[in-house]
Amino acid sequence: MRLIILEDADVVADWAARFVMQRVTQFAPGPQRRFVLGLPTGGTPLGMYRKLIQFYKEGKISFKYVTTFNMDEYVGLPRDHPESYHYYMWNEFFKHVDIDPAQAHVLDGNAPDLVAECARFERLIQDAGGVHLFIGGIGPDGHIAFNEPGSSLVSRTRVKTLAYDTLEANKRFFGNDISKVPRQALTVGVGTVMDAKEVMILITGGHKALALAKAVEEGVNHMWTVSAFQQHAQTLFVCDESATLELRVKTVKYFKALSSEHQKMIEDAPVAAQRVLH
Ligand SMILES: N[C@@H]1[C@@H](O)[C@H](O)[C@@H](COP(=O)(O)O)O[C@@H]1O
Repeated sequence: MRLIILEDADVVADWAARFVMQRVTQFAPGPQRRFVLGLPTGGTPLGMYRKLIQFYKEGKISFKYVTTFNMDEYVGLPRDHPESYHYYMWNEFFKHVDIDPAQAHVLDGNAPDLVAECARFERLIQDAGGVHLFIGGIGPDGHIAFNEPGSSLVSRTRVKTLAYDTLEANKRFFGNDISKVPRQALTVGVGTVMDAKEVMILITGGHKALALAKAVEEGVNHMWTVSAFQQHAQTLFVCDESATLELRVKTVKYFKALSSEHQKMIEDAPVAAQRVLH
């Protein structure tokens, strides 16, 4: 595991976007060789999407041969509801870049058969050859995607009933009215994300500090589902200073001492890419 500690949320956004750009461009995707990217929603990755759009406009990256799979979607929200993840992805990212909309997969929370929809999504990921880089965010209770505390750490894409903490955390998007937050969601499983070749989890803000400490310093525990990534061969946690507040000083010092190595991962792309992908 790598823990990359950066100054603030803006630097996290910039670092994450540069990392995605390096991975995609070094892979050199083409019609017969698509790069497969897993994507999150939420407030945390917004800055990364903005940077990626900027890099696209500057001609530094293309998404033409990139296939994407989103982590999750609410059940029962119309696709064009401003809080649906379809709406978010289209408005915050897809419509600004050259991605083929047919290759940008988001779970359908309005499918007549939700179980079949989840199975279809897993099959699509398999047919695409698996995910090269899965980017994730977490909730303050340490959930990844919508894998709430107590979720199986080998779970696959499925329907989940949301925890009260998640409804609380997300009500800000629904006029602060908890009764408006959908009670269920479709989500990739922890196992689905674990199957990706590489995982990058973005964590910013003091309200995520306990979750980061549980993820990094304590054992693998299904009550903090993000802790499962201790057992992934290529995980990066990218966080800001505020998110480190519950970590031991020793942990922070150790990873900060590696910061020049971490910087090379976005500057010295050919070497970094070879190390991780081969
Ligand atoms: N299902 C999503 C998660 O995938 C996301 O990581 C989390 C954090 O969101 P934010 O980045 O807004 O804190 O929110 C929701 O619960």
